[in-house]
Amino acid sequence: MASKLIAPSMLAADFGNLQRDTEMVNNSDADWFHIDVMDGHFVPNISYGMPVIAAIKKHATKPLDVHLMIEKPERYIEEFAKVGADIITVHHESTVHLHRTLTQIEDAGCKAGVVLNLTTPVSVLEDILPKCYMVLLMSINPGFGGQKFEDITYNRVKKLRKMITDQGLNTRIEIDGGVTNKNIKKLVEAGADVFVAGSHVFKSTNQTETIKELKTLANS
Ligand SMILES: O=C(CO)[C@H](O)[C@H](O)COP(=O)(O)O
Repeated sequence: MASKLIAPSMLAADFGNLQRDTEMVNNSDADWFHIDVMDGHFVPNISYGMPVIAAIKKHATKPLDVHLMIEKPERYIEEFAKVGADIITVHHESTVHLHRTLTQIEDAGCKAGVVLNLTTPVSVLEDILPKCYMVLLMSINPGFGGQKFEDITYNRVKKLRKMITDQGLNTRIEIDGGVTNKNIKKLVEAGADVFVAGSHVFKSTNQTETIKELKTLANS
């Protein structure tokens, strides 16, 4: 299988030192920037939007993985692509015509993925899987960083990996919420291959070393 990727969540970065934290990720073993967009409707929190993403993009040397936690994301796909998104993921629960929204993301020049909330059955993805570059499984209730990882995620990853394999695909599975050096290996064993880590990275004393440890654990 392809190498396992680490995507530090910029939600946990120091917004007063965004360029510094962006350069830390550039100079680390991380693979992508994970960018959480929250609208205060789909999730009970507001994070940031296009101007902040553009500011990160100005300094980033790695792809931007933009996770839209917003209602009706189809209203803004082209704008997120314009400010530098490379991958855009939308929640199954937030858009009525999912196939159309993924096509819109592809047409905007980005890789398209679907996100499932913590207890949305993975079976809802059966028919859309061939169109997904990636599926993001939430391992917390979305909206806030620093929450505890929910153990039901392991079984969800296994079920989804089986669906992907049964369809002859190699879709990536990304995990978001409470990822640490304690659970990353078990998630890899279950079949996940992209790991978002916010608090675990940015609250650590040596962020570069923390990313390196996650990358090594995921790929060992
Ligand atoms: O999508 C998110 C919140 O909805 C964040 O990406 C997620 O919480 C990561 O943060 P942490 O690693 O601190 O749990």
